[in-house]
Formats: sequence, C-alpha cells, structure tokens
Amino acid sequence: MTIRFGGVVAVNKMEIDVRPGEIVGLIGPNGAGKTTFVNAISGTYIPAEGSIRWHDEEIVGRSPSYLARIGVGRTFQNVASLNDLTVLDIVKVGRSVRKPSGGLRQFFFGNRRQDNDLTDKFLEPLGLADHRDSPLQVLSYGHRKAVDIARALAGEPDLLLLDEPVAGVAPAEAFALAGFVKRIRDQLGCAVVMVEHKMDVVMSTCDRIVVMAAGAKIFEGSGAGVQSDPEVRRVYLGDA
Ligand SMILES: Nc1ncnc2c1ncn2[C@@H]1O[C@H](COP(=O)(O)OP(=O)(O)OP(=O)(O)O)[C@@H](O)[C@H]1O
Repeated sequence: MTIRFGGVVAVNKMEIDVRPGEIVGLIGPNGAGKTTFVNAISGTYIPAEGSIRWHDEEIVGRSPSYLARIGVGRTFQNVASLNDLTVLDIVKVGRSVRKPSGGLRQFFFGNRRQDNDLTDKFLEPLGLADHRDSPLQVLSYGHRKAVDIARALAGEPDLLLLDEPVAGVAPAEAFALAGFVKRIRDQLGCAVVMVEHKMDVVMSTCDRIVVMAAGAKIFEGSGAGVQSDPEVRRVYLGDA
C-alpha cells in the first residue's frame, strides 16, 4: 500500500503478510512510516493505493469501529484519553467494541461475576488486578501502557496491532508485558503486529521481523538475519 500526506510519501508500496498466531515485529528508524502503516490497517488513514485484506475481505476504507468489530484491535502510543475512567471500565470499553454489553446501565454497573471474569482474564495476568477500581490517571506510566494492552485484548482480536507497547517502560516491566503478549497469542491464536524500537524486546518476542525505512520494506526475516543485514545496518548505523 501507499500513503501520501500532500507531497510526502509516508508509506511506499509497503507489503506485509501476517498469518494467524504469528507475532511480527515492525521496526525502522524514526519517520520510517511504521505508525502510518498501522494506522491504515486499523482504519485511521485510507491508502492512496493498495489493498488490505483480512479474512478474505477487502477492508480498505472501513471505519476503525467496523474493523474493531471484525477483530482488528490496536493499542495507541498515547494512552491519556481515558484518564478519568477506572481500569475495569476501560477494559469494559475494550470488550464492548466486539461483544456488546446490553446498554449503558449494564455497561457501567454490570454484574460482579462478569467483572471478576474480566479481572481474572485481562487484569490479573498484567499485574493490574489490585488497580481495577483506580482511575487511569493515578497509575504509573508502565501500568497505563499495560491497561491499554488489556483494553485491546478484552475485545479478543484476531489481529492485534501494538504501537510501541513498551516505549518508556522500565526493562523488567517491558519484558513482563512482552511475555504477556506471547501468552495471549498462545491462548487466542491471534496474529500480532508490533511496532517497537526496543530491539531486545522485539528479538525475544517476534517470530518474524520487518524493517521499514523511508516508507518501504527493506528487510523481512529472522532476528539473526536482521542483525547481519547490510542494508539494515546502513539505515540504523550509517554504515557505508
Ligand atoms: N498526519 C500526518 N500529516 C503529514 N505527515 C505525516 C503525518 N503522519 C506522519 N507523517 C509523516 O509521515 C512519515 C512517517 O511517519 P510515521 O510517524 O509513520 O513514522 P514512524 O516510523 O512511526 O516513526 P516513529 O518511530 O518516530 O514513531 C514522516 O515523514 C512523518 O512526518
């Protein structure tokens, strides 16, 4: 697909194939087009050219809410917008995009069993159970990132798009979050595309790595391959 902003070609004939159950790392220098590409898959941008197919359906031009309903879930780099809601309510928002809850009253008051199920499934494994009734804004940055992952997962996506899920998170927490993503992939069998700059997390989490530079794919393969590829080294390190 190709995406232009005025004269800027942000994504240039980029192609990627993602299979169920696979975690694909999308890396590349700042401005490479990674977030723009993910935003197009999740319906925020419409490509100037190209096709996006999911489960044999052409999804170019579909709205983000439609895509969420058919199982395309995502996290965001900036997680501030739900600041006033509690952790549990945010998970319910994530749940409701795919599994309607039956009206606002039920949404907010729900029932205790349903709340406990959501807590066990999506908050406990991320270390968030003790915070379920806290508003997002009082949580640490690492916990807020974890809440955004829990929100996306509560919709039980088939394709999960993670935009820098561990950026700014302390190393131990980052590996815990990445480990959780792997366990969820094992449980749900969902495909994951993860944009991330932290290479140690990418290497230990992803089955395959795609490298973008200046809007285009310059490498696709294993972690070992990415480290030894001369074009990737040139782009990252300025090697001649
Ligand atoms: N809404 C927009 N309007 C105009 N140009 C944009 C817009 N969004 C992104 N761009 C441009 O598109 C290019 C790709 O940006 P993008 O944010 O997708 O890169 P990225 O690889 O995600 O970078 P980073 O790793 O820094 O997040 C950049 O040149 C950027 O300035």
